[in-house]
Amino acid sequence: MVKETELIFVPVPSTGHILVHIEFAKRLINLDQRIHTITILNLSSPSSPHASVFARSLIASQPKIRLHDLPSTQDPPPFDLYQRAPEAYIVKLIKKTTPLIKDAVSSIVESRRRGSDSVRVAGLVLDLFCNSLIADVGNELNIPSYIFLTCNARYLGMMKYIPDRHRKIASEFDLSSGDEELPVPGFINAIPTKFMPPGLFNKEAYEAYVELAPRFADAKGIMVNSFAELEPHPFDYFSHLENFPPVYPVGPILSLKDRASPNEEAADRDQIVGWLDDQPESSVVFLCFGSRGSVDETQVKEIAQALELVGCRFLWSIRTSGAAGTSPNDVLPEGFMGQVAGRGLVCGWAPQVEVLAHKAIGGFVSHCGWNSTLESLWFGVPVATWPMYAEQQLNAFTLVKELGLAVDLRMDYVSNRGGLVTCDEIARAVRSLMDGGDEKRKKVKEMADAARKALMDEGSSSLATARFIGELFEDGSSC
Ligand SMILES: O=c1ccn([C@@H]2O[C@H](COP(=O)(O)OP(=O)(O)O[C@H]3O[C@H](CO)[C@@H](O)[C@H](O)[C@H]3O)[C@@H](O)[C@H]2O)c(=O)[nH]1
Repeated sequence: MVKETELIFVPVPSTGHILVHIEFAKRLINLDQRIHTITILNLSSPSSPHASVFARSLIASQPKIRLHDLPSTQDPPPFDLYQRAPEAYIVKLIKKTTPLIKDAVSSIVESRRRGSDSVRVAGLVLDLFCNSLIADVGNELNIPSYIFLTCNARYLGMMKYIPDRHRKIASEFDLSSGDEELPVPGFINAIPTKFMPPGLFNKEAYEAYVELAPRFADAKGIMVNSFAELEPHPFDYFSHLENFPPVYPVGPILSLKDRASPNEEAADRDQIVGWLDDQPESSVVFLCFGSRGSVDETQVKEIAQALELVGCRFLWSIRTSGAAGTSPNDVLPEGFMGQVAGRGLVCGWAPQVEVLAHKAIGGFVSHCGWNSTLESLWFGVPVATWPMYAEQQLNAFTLVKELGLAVDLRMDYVSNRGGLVTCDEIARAVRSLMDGGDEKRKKVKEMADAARKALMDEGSSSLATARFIGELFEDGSSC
């Protein structure tokens, strides 16, 4: 009789993905003592050198979570593919690493078989980009495979839509029909083509999506890092869908504690928090664009001018696309720091969670990565949306058009091929965020309360997570 289980998680090696997988693992362990161990397979990738630093710091105090380092594949995809089409690079990297993943999973299953009778591997929990492992590892080793989606439920709607569209139009999306509206399931509104992820407009990345999208239907269940109160529409859609796995809204899963900073960009946390302590409540706008969001020097100048023009307090995490080793101060216009002395601070990597939690923060100019979005909602900080890559335009569309929770700064940034966002556009959005946002602020605070309730005992996400755990113990096919 199986009394305890082990789960094996396979996140893609990227900060935004690893952080949230580890937090989900912690949540499962805290919710049910029968989860004996969660092993996280730690893939290495040149595209995300910091991911392991984060992972190690986060599991340091978690004896039930093990990080299992995989060796690098001898034959990685060429790195220029990552720069051209990151989705295609990751899908290829996972394929090349599959034999190593399969060996690691087999050896864990074997060691459980040889060891105590009461612990069995009950499931693989796969990142969305790893879903080829459902067939290549899960089915081959007879282990049920689940997907943990680090994006939202509307993104899952998009993944449902892609195979249907591909049957009719077997080629990448076309920006020249950017205003054509698409009936993507889960969205309340039809969504203009131009807001779809940039990868869908690129032949190589599109092919990766076409491979990934139909495989969601093969999972035994899909856990989504969102919550029913935030996205009732898509969760309702999926709950009525036939021939599709159960979809569990388990979020918001947030990484709020024990986070390290990547060494070479370690910001002076004490200086940032100390400075925020001296600022009035809700007076500071925070600008930060995720783990990959960098801008060039011309764009830095537009942002700087906007901040001078608006005159509000700000904390700005700058990452530039210039030469490595460039410090934030090197790219600022001459005299800028003098102009804004006392009311502005710039840094490299920011302790984002502590910043958003600080009472001095009144607004967030964000790239709309899903983790950043959930963190801002959790702390009740309204956002101005400046999506930069991946599915962030969909998130911006969701926040602004579908949920009315954010101010639009430049929602079609990516489809404008990253064209310059002007000082005036930035200034308008920051003003609207900081001065005119009472209605939005109230709505965001209500959503913050709903997020907390979802995670309480009997809350919607706790109940959905319990249903998933229940399934692990009912299933007879675990190894
Ligand atoms: O200076 C910084 C920058 C980022 N972060 C943290 O890093 C994480 C960034 O995650 P996210 O906001 O999701 O952005 P990305 O790192 O860009 O995440 C990738 O993964 C997400 C989840 O799948 C997607 O929604 C994004 O579009 C995709 O780019 C967050 O927890 C931030 O708090 C910091 O602490 N300090």
